[in-house]
Amino acid sequence: MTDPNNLDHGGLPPSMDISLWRTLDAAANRASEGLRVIEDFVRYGQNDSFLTTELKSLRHQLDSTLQRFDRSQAIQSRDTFGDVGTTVQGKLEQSRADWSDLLTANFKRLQQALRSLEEHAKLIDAEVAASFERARYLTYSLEKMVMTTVAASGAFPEVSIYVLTDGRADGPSFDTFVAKLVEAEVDVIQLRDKNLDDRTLLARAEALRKRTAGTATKMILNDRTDLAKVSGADGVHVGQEELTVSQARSVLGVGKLVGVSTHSIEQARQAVRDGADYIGIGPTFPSGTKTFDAFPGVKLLREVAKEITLPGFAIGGIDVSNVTEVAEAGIRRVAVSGCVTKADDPGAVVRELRKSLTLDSPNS
Ligand SMILES: Cc1ncc(COP(=O)(O)OP(=O)(O)O)c(N)n1
Ligand SMILES: Cc1nc(C(=O)O)sc1CCOP(=O)(O)O
Ligand SMILES: [Mg+2]
Repeated sequence: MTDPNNLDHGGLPPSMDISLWRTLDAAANRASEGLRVIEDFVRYGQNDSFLTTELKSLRHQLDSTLQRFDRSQAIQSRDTFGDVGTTVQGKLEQSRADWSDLLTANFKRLQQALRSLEEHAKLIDAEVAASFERARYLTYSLEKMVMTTVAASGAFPEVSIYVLTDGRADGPSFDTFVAKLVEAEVDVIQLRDKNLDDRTLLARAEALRKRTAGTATKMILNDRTDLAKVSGADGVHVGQEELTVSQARSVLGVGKLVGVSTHSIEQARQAVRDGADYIGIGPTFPSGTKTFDAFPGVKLLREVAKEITLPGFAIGGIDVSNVTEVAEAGIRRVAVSGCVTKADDPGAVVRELRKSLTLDSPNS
């Protein structure tokens, strides 16, 4: 399609030329406008530089495909006043119930426009049509990333305390301990026990479900998507070598949370692409709960804080003595184990952590 005046239109009558250009022009405008609305929301509304970059790269791909049309030909064919569609407008187009409605409407606009570009381009150039098709598929992934990120940001408070606990010495002491955490309004409790047999672990999970049901505290199971499903947990946490986000989600069903451990900025970006609901970021400091060879530390926290708005929980050796360093790196959600599970007064530690994360930090 290098010479727009000499196109093979598949034997279209000449009168079709102008209508084809009008269609392509209108669809190209619709696609670009829909994409801009989404990009503006993510950029200015969410301050999410990673998603902004992903959307920008789709815009560039779209622009380079559109450049293969002669825009002057398209503009010449434009007849806004003669467009019968400009006066046919549904009432619903003038109002949006919320951000989700706004984003959905603009993703749909973008996808429909790309489909129209693709189908009409097939009359002219199969390669260009295929490029529009690729762009449309990209929008499906972007829609998932954007919608999940924005919804997840609302699912976890801006300052959040997430506690990982094992099954404790026995059922009653586990129950007493988690009751204290719920009373202290911990945001998330993760059951993480690598030693209990399945039935005992399930019994602890069921006890945790009872304690957290009807409260603001979410219940997550570590590693065990199967037991998360059976116990009715709010979600599961998976590591880099475990089930993928989509595999865990296909077991748990929709409406459940899937969190992923990340140890580098690329893993954090991938978790967003995969549609995770939150990420663990660490290890931040040496931990008494788990041993590590390498520590991405506060440097990784800073990197994530700078570009990703999907909720991220700093993890690894965090306690009241160093939590301010986490806040200073721009992260106000922490996942802790030892400093709470070994404390005489777990509620007091939770309150201290929350206080430090709530105070204004100089670099955030
Ligand atoms: C919130 C949170 N972040 C990270 C982890 C670690 O998960 P993983 O890397 O799979 O290691 P194990 O916990 O399974 O040893 C976590 N559990 N929770
Ligand atoms: C289980 C786990 N995963 C980590 C990671 O970085 O992925 S750090 C960690 C241990 C968290 O316990 P504590 O607060 O006692 O150090
Ligand atoms: Mg794991």
